[in-house]
Amino acid sequence: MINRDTIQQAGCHQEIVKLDGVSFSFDSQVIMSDVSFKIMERDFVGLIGSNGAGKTTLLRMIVGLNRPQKGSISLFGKPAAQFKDWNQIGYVPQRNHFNPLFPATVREVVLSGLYGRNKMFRRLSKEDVSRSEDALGALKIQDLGDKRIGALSGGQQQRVFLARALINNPKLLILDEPLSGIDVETQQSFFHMIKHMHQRHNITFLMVSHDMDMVRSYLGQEPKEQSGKLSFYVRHSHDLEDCDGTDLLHSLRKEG
Ligand SMILES: Nc1ncnc2c1ncn2[C@@H]1O[C@H](COP(=O)(O)OP(=O)(O)OP(=O)(O)O)[C@@H](O)[C@H]1O
Repeated sequence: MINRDTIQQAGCHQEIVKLDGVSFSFDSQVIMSDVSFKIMERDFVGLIGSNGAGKTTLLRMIVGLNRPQKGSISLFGKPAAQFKDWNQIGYVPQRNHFNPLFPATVREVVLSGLYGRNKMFRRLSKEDVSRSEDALGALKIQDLGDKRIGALSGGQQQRVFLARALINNPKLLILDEPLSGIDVETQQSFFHMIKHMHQRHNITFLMVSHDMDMVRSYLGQEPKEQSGKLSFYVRHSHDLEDCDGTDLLHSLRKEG
């Protein structure tokens, strides 16, 4: 097992997320207290905890949707409040069933990942279109591009949301229970795909899951850290010498 201090010294492994003494409550309900944790570049972190333990709340804090009442969060070495480069982070929230009448097509949902926080409407460039085709190809859903998102199965919708999160070629992917509610075979191929992205494409992962067998099979039997009801299982991907970046969408597609 590679020592994390050695990883940091290697230079190409920056700190992607740092939680320092984070506490959060909803009204008088304390959800978490004094949580500290670091995610290094190319870690795969499995976040485990019982229902209501605060996993989703923690992810929402990292992507700026909730603010910690105490402590601090930094992203890519910057305090979260000053962090602007949201394209570096792909976030797939917990699965929600789409109304079959929801009017967007799969391609439109994937493209909406490009709009960023402030640019809801803008003209699509040729490059935008080509990135969306790459993202659809990487998730093997090109043939679904013109379908309504609401008409897809749960597993297909999960692929669409992952394609949407990948379109900006993020360094960090945050997935909230991506495997829940989909059939075992699709779960396995989905998990296989994200492991591949971790091992071969330098992506850092933070994933909430209730599937202990899958988590342990990849991340080991014991959590690296525990804080309150939250457990963090961690695996680092790689050999130290390889610090090159890749264009994930292109290379995933090429590998087919
Ligand atoms: N907007 C909100 N207002 C008040 N309480 C909330 C809100 N969102 C979540 N909570 C409460 O915070 C606690 C943690 O919720 P959270 O969704 O983070 O848990 P979780 O670990 O993701 O659970 P699960 O495994 O069930 O998805 C729960 O008790 C929940 O009821």
